[in-house]
Amino acid sequence: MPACPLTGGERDGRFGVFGLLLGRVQREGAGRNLTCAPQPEDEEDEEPALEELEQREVLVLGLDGSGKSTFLRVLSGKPPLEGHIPTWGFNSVRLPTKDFEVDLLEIGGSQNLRFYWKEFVNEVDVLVFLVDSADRLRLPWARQELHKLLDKDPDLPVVVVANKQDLSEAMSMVELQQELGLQAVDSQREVFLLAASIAPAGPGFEDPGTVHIWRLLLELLS
Ligand SMILES: Nc1nc2c(ncn2[C@@H]2O[C@H](COP(=O)(O)OP(=O)(O)OP(=O)(O)O)[C@@H](O)[C@H]2O)c(=O)[nH]1
Ligand SMILES: [Mg+2]
Repeated sequence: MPACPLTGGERDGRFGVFGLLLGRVQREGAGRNLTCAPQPEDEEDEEPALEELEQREVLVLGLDGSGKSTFLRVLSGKPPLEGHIPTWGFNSVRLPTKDFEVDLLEIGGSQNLRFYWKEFVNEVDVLVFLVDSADRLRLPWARQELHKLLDKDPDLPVVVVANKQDLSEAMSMVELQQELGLQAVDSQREVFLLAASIAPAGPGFEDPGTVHIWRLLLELLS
């Protein structure tokens, strides 16, 4: 039996180091990297290698409870979990498209993990930043963290997701745009604000907001 080349969080050096740092890794989802395929030398008749698809990296950040893990779950066709189970490290899924594979990496949003966010922001193609639209009290924290990331990489396209729009106390998009300070962002920069209700719609692409986010990501990554 060959040794599995990939353990959680060690898909490449970068994430592997991060996995070691945090000590605990959560991997969710789909994708062939979760399986331990036989190594070529084990095969008697070696088959020609399939053409590898290019990878695109998407970093998924936001305060704890904003819906990052739920987002990754629904995109990979899984139902949202009941209640909030914090991500104590990171969590990723790989989603194939016809032109490339999209790696979405969530880093947990609790306070002690936010320190690590900036270490990854220069390494990815797009940042998705989720906000709990009903969490009025913590919106200033979300704003502060978002702007730290914007400052860290002035060219990175950013998709801000105003999640939990299904809740009656959810702030409007106009209010969120203002409170998150998005109007003040450099006009040359690609920053999008999209509404979503990721969990109530369930797995797959049932929520029009989730469909919209995914389409935009594909466009930005192409
Ligand atoms: N009402 C509502 N609840 C949602 C929505 N999206 C996610 N939730 C709920 O919010 C809670 C937290 O979601 P998670 O996806 O675990 O949050 P997270 O951002 O991964 O949190 P950390 O891993 O702690 O950083 C869960 O109970 C979800 O079911 C939504 O659109 N509407
Ligand atoms: Mg999580």
